[in-house]
Amino acid sequence: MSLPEKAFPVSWDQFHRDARALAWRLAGNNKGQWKAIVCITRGGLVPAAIISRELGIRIIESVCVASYHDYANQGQLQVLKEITPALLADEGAGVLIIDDLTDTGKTAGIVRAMMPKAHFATVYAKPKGRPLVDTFVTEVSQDTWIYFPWDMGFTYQKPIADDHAG
Ligand SMILES: O=P(O)(O)OC[C@H]1O[C@H](OP(=O)(O)OP(=O)(O)O)[C@H](O)[C@@H]1O
Ligand code: HPA
Ligand SMILES: [Mg+2]
Repeated sequence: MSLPEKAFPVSWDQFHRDARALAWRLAGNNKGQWKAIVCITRGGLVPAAIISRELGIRIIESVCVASYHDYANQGQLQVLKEITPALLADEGAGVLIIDDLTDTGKTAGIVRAMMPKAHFATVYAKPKGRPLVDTFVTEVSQDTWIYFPWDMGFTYQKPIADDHAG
Protein backbone atom coordinates (compact mmCIF):
# COMPACT_ATOMS: atom_id res chain seq x y z
CA MET A 1 0.00 0.00 0.00
CA SER A 2 1.46 3.40 -0.95
CA LEU A 3 0.63 6.25 1.42
CA PRO A 4 -0.27 9.64 -0.07
CA GLU A 5 2.61 12.12 0.24
CA LYS A 6 0.65 15.26 1.00
CA ALA A 7 -1.99 16.07 3.58
CA PHE A 8 -5.02 18.33 3.06
CA PRO A 9 -6.70 18.74 6.46
CA VAL A 10 -10.21 20.19 6.39
CA SER A 11 -11.86 21.81 9.44
CA TRP A 12 -15.62 21.80 10.08
CA ASP A 13 -15.74 25.51 9.14
CA GLN A 14 -13.88 24.91 5.92
CA PHE A 15 -16.05 21.92 5.04
CA HIS A 16 -19.22 23.91 5.68
CA ARG A 17 -17.95 26.75 3.45
CA ASP A 18 -16.95 24.34 0.66
CA ALA A 19 -20.24 22.40 0.82
CA ARG A 20 -22.12 25.73 0.64
CA ALA A 21 -19.99 26.72 -2.35
CA LEU A 22 -21.08 23.46 -3.99
CA ALA A 23 -24.73 24.34 -3.24
CA TRP A 24 -24.24 27.74 -4.95
CA ARG A 25 -22.93 25.97 -8.06
CA LEU A 26 -25.78 23.46 -8.05
CA ALA A 27 -28.38 26.22 -7.63
CA GLY A 28 -27.35 27.44 -11.10
CA ASN A 29 -27.89 23.99 -12.64
CA ASN A 30 -31.24 22.42 -13.55
CA LYS A 31 -32.77 25.73 -12.33
CA GLY A 32 -31.97 24.46 -8.82
CA GLN A 33 -34.97 22.09 -9.16
CA TRP A 34 -33.84 18.66 -8.01
CA LYS A 35 -36.28 15.80 -7.43
CA ALA A 36 -34.17 14.23 -4.70
CA ILE A 37 -30.67 13.78 -3.34
CA VAL A 38 -29.03 10.38 -3.37
CA CYS A 39 -26.13 10.53 -0.93
CA ILE A 40 -23.31 8.01 -1.03
CA THR A 41 -22.74 6.89 2.54
CA ARG A 42 -21.05 7.49 4.68
CA GLY A 43 -18.99 10.43 3.47
CA GLY A 44 -21.82 11.90 1.38
CA LEU A 45 -24.14 12.24 4.41
CA VAL A 46 -22.49 15.43 5.67
CA PRO A 47 -22.48 17.47 2.43
CA ALA A 48 -25.96 16.10 1.61
CA ALA A 49 -27.30 17.62 4.87
CA ILE A 50 -25.83 21.03 4.01
CA ILE A 51 -26.91 20.97 0.35
CA SER A 52 -30.44 19.77 1.13
CA ARG A 53 -30.81 22.69 3.55
CA GLU A 54 -29.47 25.26 1.06
CA LEU A 55 -31.47 24.04 -1.94
CA GLY A 56 -34.66 23.05 -0.08
CA ILE A 57 -34.49 19.40 -1.14
CA ARG A 58 -36.44 17.22 1.30
CA ILE A 59 -36.31 13.81 -0.37
CA ILE A 60 -33.05 12.19 0.64
CA GLU A 61 -32.10 8.65 -0.39
CA SER A 62 -28.89 6.75 0.28
CA VAL A 63 -26.76 4.31 -1.63
CA CYS A 64 -24.38 2.53 0.72
CA VAL A 65 -20.94 1.83 -0.73
CA ALA A 66 -17.75 0.86 1.08
CA SER A 67 -14.31 0.50 -0.41
CA TYR A 68 -11.62 1.97 1.90
CA HIS A 69 -11.46 -0.54 4.70
CA ASP A 70 -8.74 1.29 6.57
CA TYR A 71 -6.74 4.47 6.08
CA ALA A 72 -5.75 5.02 2.43
CA ASN A 73 -6.20 1.34 1.62
CA GLN A 74 -8.84 0.65 -1.02
CA GLY A 75 -10.25 -2.84 -1.08
CA GLN A 76 -13.04 -4.54 -2.99
CA LEU A 77 -15.91 -2.12 -3.57
CA GLN A 78 -19.14 -3.34 -1.94
CA VAL A 79 -22.65 -2.02 -2.51
CA LEU A 80 -24.35 -2.62 0.85
CA LYS A 81 -27.67 -0.95 -0.04
CA GLU A 82 -29.12 -0.10 -3.46
CA ILE A 83 -31.16 2.96 -4.53
CA THR A 84 -34.95 2.71 -4.24
CA PRO A 85 -36.51 1.73 -7.63
CA ALA A 86 -38.80 4.81 -7.47
CA LEU A 87 -35.79 7.08 -8.11
CA LEU A 88 -34.22 4.84 -10.77
CA ALA A 89 -37.04 5.64 -13.22
CA ASP A 90 -35.91 7.68 -16.22
CA GLU A 91 -32.28 6.73 -15.39
CA GLY A 92 -32.17 9.19 -12.51
CA ALA A 93 -32.92 12.35 -14.52
CA GLY A 94 -33.36 15.32 -12.15
CA VAL A 95 -31.68 13.51 -9.25
CA LEU A 96 -28.59 14.89 -7.51
CA ILE A 97 -25.96 12.38 -6.35
CA ILE A 98 -23.72 13.73 -3.57
CA ASP A 99 -20.44 12.45 -2.16
CA ASP A 100 -17.69 14.09 -0.13
CA LEU A 101 -14.99 13.37 -2.71
CA THR A 102 -13.96 11.37 -5.73
CA ASP A 103 -10.49 9.82 -5.66
CA THR A 104 -9.88 6.97 -8.14
CA GLY A 105 -13.43 7.45 -9.49
CA LYS A 106 -14.40 3.82 -8.75
CA THR A 107 -17.26 4.71 -6.39
CA ALA A 108 -18.49 7.40 -8.77
CA GLY A 109 -18.34 4.95 -11.69
CA ILE A 110 -20.46 2.32 -9.92
CA VAL A 111 -23.13 4.79 -8.76
CA ARG A 112 -23.20 6.63 -12.09
CA ALA A 113 -23.95 3.35 -13.83
CA MET A 114 -27.06 3.00 -11.61
CA MET A 115 -28.35 6.46 -12.64
CA PRO A 116 -26.71 7.59 -15.89
CA LYS A 117 -28.84 10.76 -16.21
CA ALA A 118 -28.38 11.97 -12.62
CA HIS A 119 -26.12 14.93 -11.79
CA PHE A 120 -23.05 13.83 -9.80
CA ALA A 121 -21.53 16.33 -7.37
CA THR A 122 -18.68 16.12 -4.87
CA VAL A 123 -17.03 18.71 -2.66
CA TYR A 124 -13.47 17.61 -3.52
CA ALA A 125 -12.02 15.81 -6.53
CA LYS A 126 -8.70 14.21 -7.43
CA PRO A 127 -7.61 14.07 -11.10
CA LYS A 128 -8.51 10.39 -11.73
CA GLY A 129 -12.07 10.83 -10.46
CA ARG A 130 -12.67 14.29 -11.87
CA PRO A 131 -13.99 13.16 -15.31
CA LEU A 132 -16.75 11.20 -13.53
CA VAL A 133 -18.25 14.17 -11.64
CA ASP A 134 -20.38 16.94 -13.12
CA THR A 135 -19.76 19.54 -10.40
CA PHE A 136 -17.15 19.88 -7.64
CA VAL A 137 -15.53 22.72 -5.70
CA THR A 138 -11.82 22.04 -5.06
CA GLU A 139 -9.32 19.79 -6.81
CA VAL A 140 -6.34 18.32 -4.96
CA SER A 141 -3.51 16.26 -6.46
CA GLN A 142 -3.72 12.46 -6.65
CA ASP A 143 -0.91 12.06 -4.08
CA THR A 144 -2.83 14.09 -1.46
CA TRP A 145 -4.94 12.56 1.32
CA ILE A 146 -7.92 14.66 2.42
CA TYR A 147 -8.48 14.55 6.20
CA PHE A 148 -12.13 15.17 7.01
CA PRO A 149 -13.12 16.78 10.32
CA TRP A 150 -15.24 13.76 11.36
CA ASP A 151 -12.10 11.57 11.18
CA MET A 152 -9.92 13.96 13.21
CA GLY A 153 -9.25 14.98 16.81
CA PHE A 154 -7.01 17.48 18.57
CA THR A 155 -3.45 16.35 19.26
CA TYR A 156 -0.42 18.04 20.82
CA GLN A 157 1.87 19.84 18.36
CA LYS A 158 5.59 20.00 19.10
CA PRO A 159 7.03 23.57 18.94
CA ILE A 160 8.71 24.11 15.55
CA ALA A 161 12.01 24.94 17.28
CA ASP A 162 12.22 21.40 18.74
CA ASP A 163 12.95 19.95 15.31
CA HIS A 164 15.62 22.59 14.63
CA ALA A 165 17.56 22.28 17.87
CA GLY A 166 21.16 21.34 17.10
O1 LIG B 1 -13.10 7.56 -5.89
P1 LIG B 1 -12.86 6.41 -4.97
O2 LIG B 1 -11.44 5.91 -5.03
O3 LIG B 1 -13.84 5.29 -5.14
O4 LIG B 1 -12.98 6.94 -3.47
C1 LIG B 1 -13.96 7.84 -3.05
C2 LIG B 1 -14.85 7.21 -2.01
O5 LIG B 1 -14.07 6.73 -0.90
C3 LIG B 1 -14.60 7.21 0.31
O6 LIG B 1 -15.62 6.37 0.80
P2 LIG B 1 -15.32 5.01 1.58
O7 LIG B 1 -15.50 3.86 0.63
O8 LIG B 1 -14.00 5.11 2.28
O9 LIG B 1 -16.48 4.90 2.64
P3 LIG B 1 -17.04 5.99 3.66
O10 LIG B 1 -17.70 7.05 2.83
O11 LIG B 1 -17.98 5.20 4.48
O12 LIG B 1 -15.88 6.54 4.44
C4 LIG B 1 -15.22 8.55 -0.07
O13 LIG B 1 -16.23 8.93 0.85
C5 LIG B 1 -15.80 8.27 -1.43
O14 LIG B 1 -17.09 7.72 -1.35
O1 HPA C 1 -8.32 11.48 0.32
C1 HPA C 1 -9.20 10.85 0.95
N1 HPA C 1 -9.61 11.22 2.20
C2 HPA C 1 -10.57 10.56 2.90
N2 HPA C 1 -11.22 9.49 2.41
C3 HPA C 1 -10.88 9.07 1.17
N3 HPA C 1 -11.37 8.05 0.46
C4 HPA C 1 -10.72 8.03 -0.70
N4 HPA C 1 -9.81 9.02 -0.78
C5 HPA C 1 -9.89 9.71 0.40
MG1 LIG D 1 -17.66 7.29 0.73
